Amino acid sequence: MKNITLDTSKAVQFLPAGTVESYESKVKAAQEALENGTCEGSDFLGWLHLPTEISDEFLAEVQAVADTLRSKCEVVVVAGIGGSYLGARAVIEALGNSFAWLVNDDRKNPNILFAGNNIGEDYLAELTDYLKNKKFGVINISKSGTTTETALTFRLLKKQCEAQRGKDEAKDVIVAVTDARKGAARTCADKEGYKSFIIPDNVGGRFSVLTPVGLLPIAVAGFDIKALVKGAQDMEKATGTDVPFAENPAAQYAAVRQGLYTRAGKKIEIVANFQPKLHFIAEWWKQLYGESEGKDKKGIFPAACDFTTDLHSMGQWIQDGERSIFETVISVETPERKLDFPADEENLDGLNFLAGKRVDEVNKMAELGTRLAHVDGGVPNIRISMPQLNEYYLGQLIYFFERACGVSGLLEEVNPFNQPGVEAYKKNMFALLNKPGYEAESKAIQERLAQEA
Ligand SMILES: O=P(O)(O)OC[C@H]1O[C@H](O)[C@H](O)[C@@H](O)[C@@H]1O
Repeated sequence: MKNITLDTSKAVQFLPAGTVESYESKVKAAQEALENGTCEGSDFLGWLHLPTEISDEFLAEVQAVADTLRSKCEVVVVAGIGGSYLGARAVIEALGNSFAWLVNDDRKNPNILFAGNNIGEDYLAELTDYLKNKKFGVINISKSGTTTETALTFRLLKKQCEAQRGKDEAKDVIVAVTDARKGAARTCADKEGYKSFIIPDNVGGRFSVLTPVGLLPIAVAGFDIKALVKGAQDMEKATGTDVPFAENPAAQYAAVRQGLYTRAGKKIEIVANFQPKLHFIAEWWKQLYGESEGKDKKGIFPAACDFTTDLHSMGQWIQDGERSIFETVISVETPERKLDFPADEENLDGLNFLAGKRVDEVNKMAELGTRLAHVDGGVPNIRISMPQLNEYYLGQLIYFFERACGVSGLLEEVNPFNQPGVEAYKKNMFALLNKPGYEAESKAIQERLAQEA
């Protein structure tokens, strides 16, 4: 079995000689701190050996619940936000048919929809319209069990599901994934008798895709969670503390990006793909790195582009704008499908030079051409190559990014496992909405608004 590979040669050339090597001892210390639980945020290291701790029995339990939802639902709505949403969506969109909602009329797999990740009234109204007369189920995912976006959506969906299917049948198609004890989602699941899965205390939301948070929706969508976990297990071994620095892809990625940040002034990392199906992998990655590293007034800003699409909108900036960026390109070696470009006698479009080539050959030349151009333009380039877009390699990719994130955050000397900054908007929103318990904040914010008016 091949592995995903990392090529940092076109990034290292932008660094003073010896920069990457100079991180070796710090990376070793970071890896050991993760391993021994001696770093900051050590209460949240459950992800570190999660892949190898997942048993076949546990996967069978997740699969059984997924099979129930698959047999009883034509649509399953996954309600969740942030870490309770992005991992599942990333894998499902990477593996699914790009037109799933249009072509899925064989009912082999339920359509998976995502909600609870925004407060758009039109979005929710349109969703509830679409679900009318549909046999739908809900996976309600929230670690805290109190996140407003998800809770608000779940209340709407629960009521609709009960109204359409009756309370008894609704019980069989509503599943909760939440904390073992705390939060409204737990209280509701226990009271209503829903099947539920626990998000371990020591696994933070953005590191939770390999818990039922990600595994259950992915299995419901019809994808192979065993292969996903196997990929993660193999990458857990390939990035372990015992793997030498030069051979450890997570250690290398962490060192190179920290080198670019501190030694070359590259403040923004753009994760780019050449496959639109990878769009949500980058969204998941943005949360992983953004929440882990963006604190204490430090951190690489995680951005994302879909190529070649965004080469026609962001390409100018990347090629020629402020030289504060580097790129990490996720490349898929072989597509799952084959589409040859046809010859045309009249050649009115002038494209006969492409006749007989696979579409992917064109894409690969676009990728190579972009790499050369961007490197020439002063953009360091890291390349992650996946042999194929399947469960196994996505499992590898997920764990690779998680491990590198833990190491990179410790190199940056922050606590990579908290996210205190996220509370600020919530506090203001609750104060503005007069949430019980926020009386003092409500008063203060009203006074402030009056003064600013
Ligand atoms: O799973 P939940 O508790 O609903 O949290 C969902 C998300 O929202 C929070 O505000 C955090 O910043 C994220 O780290 C988290 O993944």
